[in-house]
Amino acid sequence: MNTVIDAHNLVKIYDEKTIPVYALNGVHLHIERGEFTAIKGPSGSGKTTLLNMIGGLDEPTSGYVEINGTNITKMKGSALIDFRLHNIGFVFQSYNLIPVLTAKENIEFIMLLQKTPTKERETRVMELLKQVGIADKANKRPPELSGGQQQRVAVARALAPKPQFILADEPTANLDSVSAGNLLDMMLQLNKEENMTFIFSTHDQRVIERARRVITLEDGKIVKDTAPISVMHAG
Ligand SMILES: Nc1ncnc2c1ncn2[C@@H]1O[C@H](COP(=O)(O)OP(=O)(O)OP(=O)(O)O)[C@@H](O)[C@H]1O
Repeated sequence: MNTVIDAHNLVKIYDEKTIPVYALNGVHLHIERGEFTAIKGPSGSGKTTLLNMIGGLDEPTSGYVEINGTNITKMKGSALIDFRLHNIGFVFQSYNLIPVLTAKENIEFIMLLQKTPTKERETRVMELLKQVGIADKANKRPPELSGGQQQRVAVARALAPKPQFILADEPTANLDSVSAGNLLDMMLQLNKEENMTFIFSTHDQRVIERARRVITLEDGKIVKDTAPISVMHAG
């Protein structure tokens, strides 16, 4: 067993002083290395809030999150930013690429922040461009790329610092079905070949069908959690 994420009794209340909204209401979550897990649930069920807590983008009202044994919930300022930079890869619905930079430069960006030596950076960027299947688009800027290609750049950027896991908030929401299917195949391949851990929030049935574990949220609670295939087959 190799635990990557351990979230303990997460509660998130918005607007606590006026009309409180319980976005998360006692969530326990345990993610092992190599999982390919989808978090689904109706709109407003707390999916984005949960990803934000796991990713250290927001603080829970109570409860805590451990990443690889490190409690990130009380981390502040530059320590938290630095931890995120090295340990967590983010992929968003709207790609969030820097439009004036090329695909290669977008992928390099975090490594520049991390002060990765030039030669190592160059090698890693080319390897990543190949892994996500867009080596021929290295010098194109986001407006010159399709949605699927932009999301591949976003996945490569997220993978660049060799994070502990990738968090993807509705990664296929803006893609047509062919591009979404291809993107998922690519991520599944990374999961199998590199044992990269992926956690998605999604409404997309195509993502849910390919996931090996599906967690269902309703009103800020986990109401269903299918076991990973490896666990179901064990014994
Ligand atoms: N910043 C905020 N301030 C106040 N309430 C919020 C805030 N963010 C989320 N909420 C509320 O918390 C609840 C959970 O929202 P969340 O965005 O996590 O749901 P979701 O499952 O991701 O929804 P969707 O599928 O529509 O993206 C909702 O009732 C939402 O209105």
